[in-house]
Amino acid sequence: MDKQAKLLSSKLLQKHRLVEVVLNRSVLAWEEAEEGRKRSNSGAAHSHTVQVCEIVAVRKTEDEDDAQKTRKSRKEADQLHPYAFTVSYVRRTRQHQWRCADVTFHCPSQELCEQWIRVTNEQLSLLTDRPKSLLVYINPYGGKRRGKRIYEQKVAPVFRRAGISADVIVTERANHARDHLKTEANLDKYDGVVCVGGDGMFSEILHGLASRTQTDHGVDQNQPDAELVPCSLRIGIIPAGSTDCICFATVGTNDPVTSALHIIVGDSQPMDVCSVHHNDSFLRFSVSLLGYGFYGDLLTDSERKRWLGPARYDLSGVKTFLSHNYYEGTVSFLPAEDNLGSPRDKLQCRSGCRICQHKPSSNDQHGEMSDEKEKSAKGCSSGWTTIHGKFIAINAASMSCACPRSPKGLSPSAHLADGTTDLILVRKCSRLDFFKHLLRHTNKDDQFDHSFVEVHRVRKFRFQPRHHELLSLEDLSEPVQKKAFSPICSAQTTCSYSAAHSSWTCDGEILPHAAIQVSVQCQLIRLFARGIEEQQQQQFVFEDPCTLWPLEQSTN
Ligand SMILES: Nc1ncnc2c1ncn2[C@@H]1O[C@H](COP(=O)(O)OP(=O)(O)OP(=O)(O)O)[C@@H](O)[C@H]1O
Repeated sequence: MDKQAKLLSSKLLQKHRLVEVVLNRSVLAWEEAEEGRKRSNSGAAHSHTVQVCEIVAVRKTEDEDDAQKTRKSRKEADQLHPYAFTVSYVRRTRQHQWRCADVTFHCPSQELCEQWIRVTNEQLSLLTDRPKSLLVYINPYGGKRRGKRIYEQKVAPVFRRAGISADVIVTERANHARDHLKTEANLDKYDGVVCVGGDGMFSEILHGLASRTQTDHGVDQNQPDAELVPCSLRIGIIPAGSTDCICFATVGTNDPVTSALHIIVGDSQPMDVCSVHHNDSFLRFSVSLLGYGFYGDLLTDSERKRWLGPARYDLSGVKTFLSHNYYEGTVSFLPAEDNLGSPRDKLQCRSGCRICQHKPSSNDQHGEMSDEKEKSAKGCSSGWTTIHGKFIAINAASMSCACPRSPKGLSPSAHLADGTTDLILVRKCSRLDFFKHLLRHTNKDDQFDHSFVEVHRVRKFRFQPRHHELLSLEDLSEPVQKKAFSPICSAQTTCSYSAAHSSWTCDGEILPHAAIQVSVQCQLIRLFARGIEEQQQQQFVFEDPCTLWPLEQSTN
């Protein structure tokens, strides 16, 4: 068992086989004992390993627990191994899904059984990242309205098994969770906040927690240049919405039990958050997609068709595509020149991502910021790039935004926590060219390899629509009426020209202003997740590493 000292090693009965069970600081392993193999003529030994950090719980096995399951072996167990303990652990199944599996070991004496439970629990208590107390918000109306049932039937039992206590709030209105977190919740009591719902519900939790953290630290989030304080509590997402993109991007699957297990083992996935401002007022946070033009129009139109259900996205997509609007304006951005990756390097952000670990130190960031302030005070904007143009779409992807419709996502190499967002500019082009570009989101071709598309990895950006540049400051402060945004051409107009402006979609919400400033807040939050695991990591537990065996002489 690698080079670590054994904490315990015993010959125990598992089902009807005698197995050698070993525990060290990092692994619990068992393999059919040699005499058992001879007896059953089973040939090669099957060994199993479970990482200690992926053990959910260990408990004394009550008689009725496994009496039926192992009826065959009961006689032998009763006679020689009457005491038993059960270890619940994470088992990886298909497509990044985790399940809570049980293995029961029968011991010859009560002392040995209690020793195994005690020593294993001691090891679990050393895992200080694991939450003990959680605040859970359930949106009973998210998705197919199954949030409450999903939590009660699939999540609460696993939390109970792991000894986690949870205070549950079923929301009574939109923004209930956000407002409660912002002002009322006694956050000192908890090790994390869990949301049961979709992306809209996650956004509520993000806004509540991030705003509360700034208030508690005296930071004014209305200041576009303010360096926001990272939230200390992690957020868990139990997917129960119709769109669960954030969960999918950080776990690799939308499965409530998998998410619950990531919470139990105390995973931590840092995540960048974009703060979006209009002049000196804070508008919203974004973690996935900020889209102007095509996606803004699509979302605005689909909001009017909510009654259609998910089909509204297809219909609005076709309508927006046929409208083929473009918008004039100025984009300025601060490139992330010191970043290790680039949007076209084909390096995907995965669990333990090297690029996300190489975040600039806060000193560097601060230096960059004060430098910038100094320069802007002198009237120069060194480091910033400015582009005037006519755009069909302006997108900022802070994660790949992969989903079943677009398996690669809008920016396949975007990173969850590298302090940047990928700014994608799609300039005015023919309808056919734009169609070719959209098509590339669904196949293997590089969607940025078009003369009318450019992509930049940036730390900040601003957008000023041309239309607004002509208005007075007074007009700018007026929230624009939604109607005025309507980009869809009427039957009489030609669709090749759009005089007005579009609107921004910010993680699915429509922003009230077109002129915005965006700043990436590096690793502002952490989720109970670990990013999408590579295939090798997935297989680790399935493959029984030979290095663990042969066992040395057992001590019991
Ligand atoms: N009790 C409630 N009543 C009505 N709305 C609520 C309630 N609780 C939360 N909400 C709001 O419901 C919205 C949608 O919720 P959620 O994201 O959980 O589900 P969804 O089905 O994925 O939603 P959508 O796909 O429409 O964004 C959220 O924006 C949230 O603010």
